[in-house]
Amino acid sequence: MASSSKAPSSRRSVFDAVHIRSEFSAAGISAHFIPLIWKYVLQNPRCSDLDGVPSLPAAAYALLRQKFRPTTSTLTAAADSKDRTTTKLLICLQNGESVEAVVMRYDTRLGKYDGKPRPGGVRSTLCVSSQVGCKMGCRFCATGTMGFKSNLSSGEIVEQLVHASRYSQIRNVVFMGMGEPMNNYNALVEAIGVFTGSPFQLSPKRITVSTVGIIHGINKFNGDLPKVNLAVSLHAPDQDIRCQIMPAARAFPLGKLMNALQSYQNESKQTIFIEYIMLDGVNDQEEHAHQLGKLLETFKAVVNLIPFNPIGSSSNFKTSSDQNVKNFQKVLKGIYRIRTTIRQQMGQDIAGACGQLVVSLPDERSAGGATLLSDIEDLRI
Ligand SMILES: C[S@@+](CC[C@H](N)C(=O)[O-])C[C@H]1O[C@@H](n2cnc3c(N)ncnc32)[C@H](O)[C@@H]1O
Ligand code: SF4
Repeated sequence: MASSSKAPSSRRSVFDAVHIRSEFSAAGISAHFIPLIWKYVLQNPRCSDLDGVPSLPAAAYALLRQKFRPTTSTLTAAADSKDRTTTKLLICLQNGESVEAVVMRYDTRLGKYDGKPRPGGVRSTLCVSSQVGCKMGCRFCATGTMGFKSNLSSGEIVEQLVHASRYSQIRNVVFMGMGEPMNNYNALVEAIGVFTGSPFQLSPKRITVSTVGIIHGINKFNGDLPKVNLAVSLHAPDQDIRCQIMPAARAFPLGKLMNALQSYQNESKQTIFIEYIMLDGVNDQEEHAHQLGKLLETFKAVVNLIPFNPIGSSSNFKTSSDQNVKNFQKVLKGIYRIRTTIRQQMGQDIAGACGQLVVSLPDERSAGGATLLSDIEDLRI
């Protein structure tokens, strides 16, 4: 879905935490009122003003009216996968660009969610975007084909959770949508600060930031975001293959990346999540599994093998056969004793799976196709 640029309004999102705190401070209003405002918007995500927030000082209402909006982005459309495990949200930003966020529902007892309503609701994971497009240009990624358009503000990142909360109770947040979060570092840190405070109260252990391997970001990560999970899109066990499929590997060479990860782990003691996309004939042979096993020998790591999700005619990649994926996993687990999981494919039919996000929704209005928002108000789970 194409988007046109338009001039942003001067009023900012109330979820731009640094901005609202500094405005409140300058006006002599206590910052402890801010979470009350956020709670109100979370409970009234379609409110158009903040006059209904209870029990604020009069000066706060005046300031909010003048300088802030409840949300600066708008949820414009959503698409449910046929199995109803996945909902892709299309969100229009204040500058006229659009991003996508994806809600994935799991049943903690059954594993993959079976699509049926549950008393008390189903806990979900929200995959958020941090940028419109991405400048890292990974060859297998649909977002990479768009190029970089703009950074999201911290408020726009948080607003994805506000919009998604209309459809599901969000328990986990992963920064695996559009964009490279470490290339929008300040907004990332600020947004996670909001997620982990009142009223969202997400545990940092339930937040995962996925990076292509931006070394200066990894070096700061533990200091700024302790306990938040770090996932690294490694995708190849040597520098040559990495450069072929990920141009960013030239700027962030594998040796230096592994050193940065080692320092991060020594300091944080956190497990590192290694993402490895399985590309037929490119990085999926037994020898690659051995190379990867050796590379990770000194780490406490979990490897997540990711079946390649097709991104249209712009790529010649094919996903590895099930047999190759299983063999790869067998080597890592059996010989190198590395915990290795295979990522469940969710939302492929709505192009809502990893790497398929390019701001588009399927055309059909049938089950599994795009649905205008007015049609899906009853789909809340
Ligand atoms: C879209 S990226 C966003 C986060 C960050 N920029 C990164 O690369 O880790 C999230 C994950 O999706 C993976 N991915 C990208 N394109 C994919 C595709 N076509 N199929 C499966 N996974 C893909 C990325 O490699 C990464 O592990
Ligand atoms: S995989 Fe991540 S870093 Fe690479 S182009 Fe896609 S969003 Fe950007």
